[in-house]
Amino acid sequence: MKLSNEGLSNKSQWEEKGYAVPAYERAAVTEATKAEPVWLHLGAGNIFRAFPAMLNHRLLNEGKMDKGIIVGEGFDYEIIEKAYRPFNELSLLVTLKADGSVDKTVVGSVIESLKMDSSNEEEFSRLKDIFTASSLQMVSFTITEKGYSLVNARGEVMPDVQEDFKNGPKQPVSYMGKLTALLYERYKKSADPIALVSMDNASHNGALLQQTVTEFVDVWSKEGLVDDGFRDYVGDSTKVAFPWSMIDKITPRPDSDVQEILKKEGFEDTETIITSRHTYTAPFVNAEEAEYLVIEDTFPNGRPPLEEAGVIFTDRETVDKAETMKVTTCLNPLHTALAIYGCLLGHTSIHEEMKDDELTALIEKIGYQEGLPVVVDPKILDPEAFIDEVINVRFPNPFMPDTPQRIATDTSQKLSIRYGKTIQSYLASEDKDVSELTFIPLVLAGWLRYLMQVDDKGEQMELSPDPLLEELTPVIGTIKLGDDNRDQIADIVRPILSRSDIFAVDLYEAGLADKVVNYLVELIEKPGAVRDTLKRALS
Ligand SMILES: NC(=O)c1ccc[n+]([C@@H]2O[C@H](COP(=O)([O-])OP(=O)(O)OC[C@H]3O[C@@H](n4cnc5c(N)ncnc54)[C@H](O)[C@@H]3O)[C@@H](O)[C@H]2O)c1
Ligand SMILES: O=P(O)(O)OC[C@@H](O)[C@@H](O)[C@H](O)[C@H](O)CO
Repeated sequence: MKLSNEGLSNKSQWEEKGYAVPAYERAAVTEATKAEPVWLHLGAGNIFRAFPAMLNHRLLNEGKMDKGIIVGEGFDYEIIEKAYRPFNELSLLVTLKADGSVDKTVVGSVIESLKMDSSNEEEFSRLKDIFTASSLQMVSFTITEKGYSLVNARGEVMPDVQEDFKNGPKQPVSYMGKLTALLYERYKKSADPIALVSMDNASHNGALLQQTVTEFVDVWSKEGLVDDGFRDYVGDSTKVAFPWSMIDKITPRPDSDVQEILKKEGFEDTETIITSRHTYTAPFVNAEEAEYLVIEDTFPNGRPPLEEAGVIFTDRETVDKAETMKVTTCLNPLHTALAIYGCLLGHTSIHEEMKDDELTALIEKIGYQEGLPVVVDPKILDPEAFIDEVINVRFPNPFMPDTPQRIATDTSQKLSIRYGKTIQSYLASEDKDVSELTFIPLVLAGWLRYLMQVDDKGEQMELSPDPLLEELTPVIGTIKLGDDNRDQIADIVRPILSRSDIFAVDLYEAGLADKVVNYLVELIEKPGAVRDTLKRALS
């Protein structure tokens, strides 16, 4: 079974092996979409293939849509070259259910893939055509939290952004510069409305995207590099909307066990690819069954009927509460705790970690004891039921090949939303005191311990990529296992713990820094001290 238009022509061969194939005529969908594009997605990573592309696929199967998605990739062009185009943009979604059953679906909704590269005339002018189409209703994004940043780890405007600020929309090189330039094309052509929908795990993702685009527009307007009306167009929510969203579906990197199963069944395109920019991709994607997508319903040019595929459309306030519930309390903080301590304790699987008494106790304390009491109920999803499903069903799913190493990627970018929000809620609360927090400081101390690049056995440990590693590891590297001079350790970590860009608060001002330092001193005592500290803290 080959993943290509030709390979799919023999449908019965796939169906006999239990692979669901598109029920729609893909050539017709391709033609219709190219003529009148409706949905462009930027960020061709794993979650896109497993979730948004699958939603569109379902609606195509049911005859509720007749257009597919075009995907653009502006950061890692290898994904397009190696994981999309050789397979006619088809992908195989392997759904690994908690009861052990597996669904295999050939997803055909992505009908074109493009490199968002302004130096490539052919690719970029095709993107301009799509962006200027009146039919285009939404551009969605899964580009990671750091994708929205215009500054580097030191807070300096990145060189490619600086270049774009100076040169205007003609040949942009930065991600957000390219996006804003494409939006400018739409403004110049027709000023038709559009929705730009961030689907990343970032706090108030829509506002973040809006702020970043607006910064570009402001600079270009001020320098006279764009027409005056562009600023009004982007600032008018009836023209350009930035709906907020909450997205949830655990989508690990393509896994070697899944790869083997597929290979044995005769599926030929199982190669996994690690690009030079560290994206883990493949023609197939493996994900869990559970999925939640909540989107603010502001689409000034209309939108696909995604509610018919299970998406919840609501107001901004409810999205905010749902996102806060998931990203700051019921899932992602637990994930990051498992990532940090899992790496330190030598785990390579999330479901195996869920058999580790200390680690399950740790996430239960963080979730039920520290997070849940201050989280606001979004009503559309019940926080307690949600966290129960995460801890009892989703994380322990033995068929899900998720790893602490994947989740540890970019931890510095995630701590502020995953823990900082809860700390802020305690600081603002009348009936809660921040000194009640014990396990969140333990995770923050664990992160500093992780940055030492030495695991709990005392052996060298490779860290997952993170934009702050280069800056922070030399600082933390001056602390050695066995150091016991608390004052000296406190002096070393002080500049880090006071950074509200990392923790959302200055941990000294919040009154939590001493607790973090105390835990760190315990964690570095000797090999085995990470386990001992967890045992003591949780006893
Ligand atoms: N995988 C999941 O379980 C999951 C679930 C919910 C939400 N998300 C969100 O989706 C994001 C992507 O997850 P994924 O599974 O697709 O990851 P992935 O590693 O498969 O893909 C990452 C994507 O982001 C792009 N990217 C990376 N750095 C970028 C940068 N600096 N600028 C612009 N683009 C950049 C990559 O090119 C790629 O398209 C996550 O960071 C998270 O915010 C993921
Ligand atoms: O995708 P990230 O890097 O923001 O975070 C890693 C995981 O916590 C995340 O991908 C979860 O699997 C996801 O948020 C579940 O919906």
